[in-house]
Amino acid sequence: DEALNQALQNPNNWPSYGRTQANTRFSPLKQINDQNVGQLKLAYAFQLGALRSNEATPIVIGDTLYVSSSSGPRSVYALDAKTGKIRWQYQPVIAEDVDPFVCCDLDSRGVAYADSKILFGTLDAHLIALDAKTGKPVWNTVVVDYKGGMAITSPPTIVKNLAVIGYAGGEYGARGALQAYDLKTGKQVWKTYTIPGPGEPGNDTWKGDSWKHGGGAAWQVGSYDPQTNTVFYGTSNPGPWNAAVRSTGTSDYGQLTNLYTSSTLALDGDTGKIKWALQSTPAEAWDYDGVNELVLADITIDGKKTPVMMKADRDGFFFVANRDTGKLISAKPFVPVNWAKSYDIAKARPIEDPAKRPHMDAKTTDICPSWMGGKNWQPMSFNPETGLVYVTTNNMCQDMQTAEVTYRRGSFYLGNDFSVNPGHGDHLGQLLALDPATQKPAWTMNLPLPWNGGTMTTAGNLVFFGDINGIFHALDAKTGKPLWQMNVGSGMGAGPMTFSVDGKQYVAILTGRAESPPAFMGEVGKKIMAATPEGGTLFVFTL
Ligand SMILES: O=C(O)c1cc(C(=O)O)c2c(n1)C(=O)C(=O)c1cc(C(=O)O)[nH]c1-2
Ligand SMILES: [Ca+2]
Repeated sequence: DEALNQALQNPNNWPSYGRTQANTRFSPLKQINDQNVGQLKLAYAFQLGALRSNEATPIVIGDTLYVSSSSGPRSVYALDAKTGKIRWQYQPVIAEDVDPFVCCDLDSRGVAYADSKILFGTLDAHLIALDAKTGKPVWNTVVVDYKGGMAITSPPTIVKNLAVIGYAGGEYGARGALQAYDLKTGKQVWKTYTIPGPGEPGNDTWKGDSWKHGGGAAWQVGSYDPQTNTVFYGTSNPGPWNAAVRSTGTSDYGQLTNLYTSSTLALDGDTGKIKWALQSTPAEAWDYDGVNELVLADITIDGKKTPVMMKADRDGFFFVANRDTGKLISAKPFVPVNWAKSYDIAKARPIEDPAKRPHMDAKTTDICPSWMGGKNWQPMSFNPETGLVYVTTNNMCQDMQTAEVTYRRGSFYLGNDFSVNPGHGDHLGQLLALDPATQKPAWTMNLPLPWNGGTMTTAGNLVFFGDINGIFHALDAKTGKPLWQMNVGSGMGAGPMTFSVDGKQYVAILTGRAESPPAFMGEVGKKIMAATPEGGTLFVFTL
């Protein structure tokens, strides 16, 4: 898209969730840097009018900041990026009964910009386009029927003249899909199911009719490589969690791997045709969604510049693959992992520990990581100047026992009793700086709780992130030395961002700690809830 391409060329902008659609969350700005970040002061605060987990990364084009809030009115705002003054506000009419059809809170990870429009999805699974100048709706399209347990929680990916969007539903036995809509009209151009139907290659990786409710929901943000016109999306856990319904229910799952759940998909931007797929967790049985954002970069591996796709997966492995071919380059645990002993790179398959696969006869204990994932949706960043990725990780484990389950439209489809426990070692959360070329940590910072916010990194040799205890941090990107922090009063999950207007650089973050996921995190979840009050504020800092 012309408008988005233009916005991307200006380093002062942050025009997309991950700044660019490569999702590196790297900004070339360096007015704020490792020498002066200690002088960062509040420029303004803006109340989003919605508490709970605000997960959006604001976007900035020119001197306008666009942001969406979670829950309640769940508005979209256009603000003067320098002052926070409202330019327009849009309040979508959302079905009042969405609550039971969303698995993990009333989330919005933000909005997208293209074709002079602001685009976003709603919990009742509409895709809406607003005029970026006025906030007036241009089109409003139903993507899927939310009453099947399908919601939209992430912004679309812009591919030429199309907006590509997936939807949630992995916990409701939805059949995942990606759909592309014309930016001008909102009309559907292509649709690709993440789970092949009868007669399509891969359908035989499902037991009987189980593919119909097989999950594989693409609920997170996608990435786009304009060079090869490829869209990248991760897919969720299969449905139901009880793998025996759709696979063999043992680690000897043979052919029954349940394609393409807990996978990375590379699709042709014009047609939606799947170019290649990599399944992180075959016949997944632990709620290891494979949806985490796919960071695209060209990095030097064994002396060769390589076009890669990087993913810090829920299953605890950090994946590096050639994004042009889908060939797996490396996969190493970035948190304590025991469901698999290691990863076979040539076969692109884990070497599973059969003792850690849940089943019906008895409880399987101390499976690491937990469903929270080595990392969940909270986005990581990659700095091409340090060559490091910055990931907030969870060191948690779980017990699981599977149970009978029948599909009921719009209801949870799990078949698994589980409990979550603290992991082993001296910390539950961590900020990890990892060299993706060698898979070796450069430095780490231990955190008292898991479920901390996403990261952002800059050419000023800085990493920013907000923790679940309500502290917003700036660190030296090379060494991890803490350089600045601010108590913002509520825990954070969202990733920070940065932009520049009239020669002045700003850093922004949304507060609003997690609300409903901690209910499934045992005693640690209670600590997360008790650590800070609910919040919902956009904080913007400058020198
Ligand atoms: O399978 C799915 O469709 C799906 C959707 C979502 C979502 O849309 O937010 C989450 C999850 N799964 C999930 O497993 C999960 O841990 C999770 C955490 C969050 C959150 O926003 O904090 N969402 C989701
Ligand atoms: Ca899920």
